[in-house]
Amino acid sequence: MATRAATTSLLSDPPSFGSSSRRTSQHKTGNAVRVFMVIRCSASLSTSNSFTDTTLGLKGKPWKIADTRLVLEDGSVWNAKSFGASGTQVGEVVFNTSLTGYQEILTDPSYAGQFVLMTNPHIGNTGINVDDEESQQCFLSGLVVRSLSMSTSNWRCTEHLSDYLAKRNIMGIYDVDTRAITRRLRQDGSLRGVLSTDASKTDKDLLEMSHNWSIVGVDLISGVSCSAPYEWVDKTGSEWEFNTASGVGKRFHVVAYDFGIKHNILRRLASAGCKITVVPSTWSASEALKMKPDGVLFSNGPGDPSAVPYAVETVKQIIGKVPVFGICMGHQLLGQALGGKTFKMKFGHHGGNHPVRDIRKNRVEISAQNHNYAVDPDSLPEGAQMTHINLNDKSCAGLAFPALNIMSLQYHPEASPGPHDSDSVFGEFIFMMEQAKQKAE
Ligand SMILES: NC(=O)CC[C@H](N)C(=O)O
Repeated sequence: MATRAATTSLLSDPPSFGSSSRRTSQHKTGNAVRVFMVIRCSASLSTSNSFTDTTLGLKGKPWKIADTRLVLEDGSVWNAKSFGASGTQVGEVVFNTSLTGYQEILTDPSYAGQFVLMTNPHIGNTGINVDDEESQQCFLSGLVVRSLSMSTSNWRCTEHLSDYLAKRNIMGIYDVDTRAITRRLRQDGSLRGVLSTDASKTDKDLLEMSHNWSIVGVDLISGVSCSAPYEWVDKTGSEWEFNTASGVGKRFHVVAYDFGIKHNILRRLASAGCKITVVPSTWSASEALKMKPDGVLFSNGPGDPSAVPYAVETVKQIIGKVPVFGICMGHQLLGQALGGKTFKMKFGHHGGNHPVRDIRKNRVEISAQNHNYAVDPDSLPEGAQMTHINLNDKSCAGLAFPALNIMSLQYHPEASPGPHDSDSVFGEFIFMMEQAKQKAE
């Protein structure tokens, strides 16, 4: 049975960051003036992009009342306020601990099928800009935030987050206790949920929708991959370049499988001197090898890695022929192609603060991560090595099979958003391609 949000467990949670006065004020007429002043004040502090849009429903009233429900599969109902698109959407709720970079997160295709809940309580203050897109589209199911900034203030900002999501038909909610939801996800694991602005649907309808939907065993890659091969040339812009991945002066041809590839992987490879051909997820191994690549990259991508056996088959046919590098989904597909198994984690890793140890160098990197599945290192055959370990839960964060020129990471060396500690791995891939080329000559 669906229950209202104010359950015993929620009441026993500590209060969210800075939320109590504002939350109380939604219910007390006496405090309404105070809310009005906070909103006005934040808009007037904006240097450039005062938020005057009406998509938040502020038109004609100084505040907005809850008009959306997030119903989780455990029966809890979270009242919230909508921004971006309206409607009804089902997905899996995951929490992301990144402090910055919501635009890169929104455009990371690996989030297809998921609601991203940002644990950082204040989102939207830098707006949206033209540079920080990680793909052409937003594929995620929706965005959940504690406090949505009414104004934007950033020199690159061209649009408010709310308008951006509305144009892309992505639902967002705010003024919901993201901390309490995160604690629930940490305790019970990832949960399916339904977000709805449709008042005609009962809580029970929405709960049923969540129960009838599944992300496990579904091929989400085919919905996000490109439809035809293309060349990628853009490098990291000179003002952002930090130059740790610079190449060895030679130009290597990399065929990059697009399972939902993030643009920054391509930018980092281009900055390291590679010529890059991006191919769709269904591109055959023989066609890829005909392109005479010096190396093949298997990209990140959404969903369950065991739901895409055709991609594992392609990986199997390529390994051992040219050096390969797998990132996140690519790493999981490589694990399976080598005969290993992947499994679903309790709530995964999503954020820019995950400590990982490079076992070979005995060096700790703070990494950007976004995954719900992992490779079971014990299932891997002889010859495979675990090269990186996640220091939070000791899960496998990287693999190598030196005899076959294979390297892979479970996390995101391209960051975007996140720290740059792992960027040198692109240089390692270049080095591997160079060694293989020298051997062949
Ligand atoms: N970023 C990714 O490639 C995600 C991989 C996979 N979809 C997972 O959730 O584990």
